[in-house]
Amino acid sequence: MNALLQGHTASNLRPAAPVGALLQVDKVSLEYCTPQRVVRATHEVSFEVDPADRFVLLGPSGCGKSTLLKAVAGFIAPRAGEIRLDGERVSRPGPDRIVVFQEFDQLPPWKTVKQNVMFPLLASRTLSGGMKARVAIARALAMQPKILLMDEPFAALDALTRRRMQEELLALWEEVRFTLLFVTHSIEEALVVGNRILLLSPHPGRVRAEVNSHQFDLHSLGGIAFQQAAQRIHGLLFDEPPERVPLDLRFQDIRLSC
Ligand SMILES: Nc1ncnc2c1ncn2[C@@H]1O[C@H](COP(=O)(O)OP(=O)(O)OP(=O)(O)O)[C@@H](O)[C@H]1O
Repeated sequence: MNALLQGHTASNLRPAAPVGALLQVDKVSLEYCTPQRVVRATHEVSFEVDPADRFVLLGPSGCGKSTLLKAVAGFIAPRAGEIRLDGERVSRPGPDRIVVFQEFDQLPPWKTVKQNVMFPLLASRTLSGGMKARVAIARALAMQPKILLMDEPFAALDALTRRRMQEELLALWEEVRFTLLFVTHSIEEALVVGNRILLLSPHPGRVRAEVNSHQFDLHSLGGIAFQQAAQRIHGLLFDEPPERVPLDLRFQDIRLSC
């Protein structure tokens, strides 16, 4: 992957000074209008992503993680609230935000329709799931986006390949220090990949808490501190009302909301 990224250094991918929040999501409510009813996917969700953050959206299925990512990408307009990237209101998709989905066989826009039809057939014979993931990440970073958006990118991979891809993503981040917004419903993956984790309540997604998790990485897996953190996050997500959550969570800092 590194060969594909030659020439892209930390300095030319990192947003320019002054350093402040790169992405601001301000009281964002997102809805889908179906013929039967209006589905509220998120309710007044707010968070900020700083340059070079590995910011994770974590929550149970249906809490609106993917919808939030699509809104940041500019595919869905907020019903209420505002999303700003580098101070500019997000109103449409743009090359400053590249999305990597779980399905890596996305259509490369520079290929003809015929080539696009053939591409997955040829690629699936020659590329493993892990290789497809590497290509997708390298292709996304080669566009030099201000923020890389990843929606459960490794969820379909087998456990070993998934671990390997997390490792490679983190190694790449060490080298390039890109800004990452990463969606997962795996607490373990959130702790490994993220330096900050936003916990969302079940449908419709509201901010439950934000934790600073930069002290954990792949080497922490299986350790007592890692397991305790995972249990506490599970409690925050599913078990306890926020006002009953003890504050001695031993995270670097934690912000709770109702
Ligand atoms: N196109 C759509 N039309 C109507 N409702 C939708 C649509 N897409 C998602 N939803 C609903 O919006 C809510 C949030 O969905 P979303 O896919 O964002 O959740 P998620 O947290 O990413 O879930 P998962 O982890 O299962 O992918 C869910 O209730 C879902 O059923």
